[in-house]
Amino acid sequence: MAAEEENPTTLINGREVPYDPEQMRKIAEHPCYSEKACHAFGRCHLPVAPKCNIQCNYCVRDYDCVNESRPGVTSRVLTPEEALYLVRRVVKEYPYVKVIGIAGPGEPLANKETFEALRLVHEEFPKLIMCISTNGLLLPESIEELDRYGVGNVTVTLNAVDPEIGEKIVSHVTYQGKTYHGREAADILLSQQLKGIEMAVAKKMFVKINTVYIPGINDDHIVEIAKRVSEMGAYTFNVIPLIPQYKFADITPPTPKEKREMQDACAPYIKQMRHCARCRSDAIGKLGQDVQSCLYRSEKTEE
Ligand SMILES: C[S@@+](CC[C@H](N)C(=O)[O-])C[C@H]1O[C@@H](n2cnc3c(N)ncnc32)[C@H](O)[C@@H]1O
Ligand code: SF4
Repeated sequence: MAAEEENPTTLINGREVPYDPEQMRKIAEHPCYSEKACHAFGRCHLPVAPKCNIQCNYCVRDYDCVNESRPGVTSRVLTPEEALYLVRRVVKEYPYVKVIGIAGPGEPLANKETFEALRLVHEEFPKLIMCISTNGLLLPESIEELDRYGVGNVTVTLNAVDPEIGEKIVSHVTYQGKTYHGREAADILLSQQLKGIEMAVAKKMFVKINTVYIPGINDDHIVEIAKRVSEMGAYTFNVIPLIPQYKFADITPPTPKEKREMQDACAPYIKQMRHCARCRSDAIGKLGQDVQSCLYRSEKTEE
């Protein structure tokens, strides 16, 4: 009994792990990782990462749109120093914000500004939960640095675990100075993503998988993705209905019922995130109650 109290454990996705209150906070206070947390706590995205190293056939990035709410959109791109000033304001004015995330508008790991922003914020606010959202291409080579800056929550967009399907979703990948197309591009991306997920789990990071539900392209394959990442130790799975644009502009997106059915089919394998708001890259506040327009409108992201 005494031994049990000295070494408490908890269940994460069916696995018994040592109970660590700091680790648990990364789920309990993160609005994307806990549905309960999304009513009480908020997140602040820092739009410091405009470039991307791949091209997904559904992605359009606009930097100047105040009215549109979808991934890849931001009012402006911030420098790492501006991002730090913004965090100072946010924690003072909106103390329920506990999470700082970098989710674009492009690929966080393809922009050195991401690492500088993470460093500056983590040094000044070591208690804030740090998170990133990535396509995974550079995750293996970035893991050590992310760990150094306290990043404990990593979202990887994984739309296929079969390169034959992957090559229909990504048109090119630029890796180590060379651009690849077709199957070769899909192969490199997938192998890096799987390696990166494995390394993040080994570092005890909480891994969320974003899978864009693209009817006619990967819909028959999504349960297989859920199974695979569950076996690898990912924490939660987020089925994102396609927003039809760019090369996939003519695809009819899944209905809310189809999305629910897909989540139900994946649920036996991995915890489902069912409350995703498909946030902008500059979103601030609680999910669905964003306050970024107040902060960006007042132009006081600089001191
Ligand atoms: C804009 S990305 C930024 C982070 C990173 N580049 C990535 O792809 O993970 C954030 C998320 O939005 C998703 N997304 C982008 N365009 C989308 C679209 N048209 N429909 C659905 N999800 C989309 C991406 O797949 C990704 O999971
Ligand atoms: S990786 Fe992210 S930012 Fe890059 S093209 Fe795909 S969705 Fe857009």
